Amino acid sequence: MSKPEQVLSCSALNKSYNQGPSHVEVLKSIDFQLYAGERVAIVGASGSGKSTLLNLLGGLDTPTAGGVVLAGQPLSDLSDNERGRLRNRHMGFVYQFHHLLPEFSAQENVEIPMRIAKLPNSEYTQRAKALLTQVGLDHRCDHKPSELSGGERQRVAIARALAMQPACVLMDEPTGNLDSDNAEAVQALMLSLSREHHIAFVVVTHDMTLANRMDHVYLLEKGHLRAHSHG
Ligand SMILES: Nc1ncnc2c1ncn2[C@@H]1O[C@H](COP(=O)(O)OP(=O)(O)OP(=O)(O)O)[C@@H](O)[C@H]1O
Repeated sequence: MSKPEQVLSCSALNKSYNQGPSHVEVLKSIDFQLYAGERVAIVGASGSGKSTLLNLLGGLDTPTAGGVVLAGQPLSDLSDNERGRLRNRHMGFVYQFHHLLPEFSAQENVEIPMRIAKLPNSEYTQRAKALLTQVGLDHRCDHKPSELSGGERQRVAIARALAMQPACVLMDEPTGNLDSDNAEAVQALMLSLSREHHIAFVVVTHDMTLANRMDHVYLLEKGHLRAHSHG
């Protein structure tokens, strides 16, 4: 059997902050590999560095030492523009609060990454519609975020994250702002889309129900990342 393709990795990743006389080492020499289609949860106490790690993996922040490789490219070798393009092509993001653009419709929000990538008009229009249909919102394409429910907004955010058919999607508490019924629906949707599109997920969460639905759970504690058993 051929080796699964590695989509995202980091090695000897360190992130430290100097605050006055104190030096805080949030992440200490973290090694991590994510393979195509693999779903991973990162859990840990508040302040353990989960969002810091996710931001480094997503190229939104720079490490103090060590490096991140996305789709075979070390992020540190790239200019800001090149890094932005690589991220738009290979990575989707979903946050606790959807971060949809308020003045645009659901359809337009899903189209944004594809417009940035300069896909042809006919292709991005059609693909955005198909994704909104997949997340059960074909009847809400023209609604602005303020005209959608919390669960619906999060489903639009997921559709937008999948628009470029990325190799991986990074999620920070994707269901943290939803009631339990909506959280359940969004989690089920995330898993079925990941299977269907063979997309890898890294999910940062406090929710062990969500974490346990992933293939692997890692615990971030005292700056170290280690495998954590399900359950
Ligand atoms: N810019 C900064 N300067 C100094 N310290 C920072 C900075 N950003 C984050 N930290 C510290 O890094 C640590 C990790 O923060 P981070 O937000 O990654 O934690 P987290 O595990 O995601 O927490 P939570 O679950 O509460 O969201 C915290 O102790 C925080 O105070």
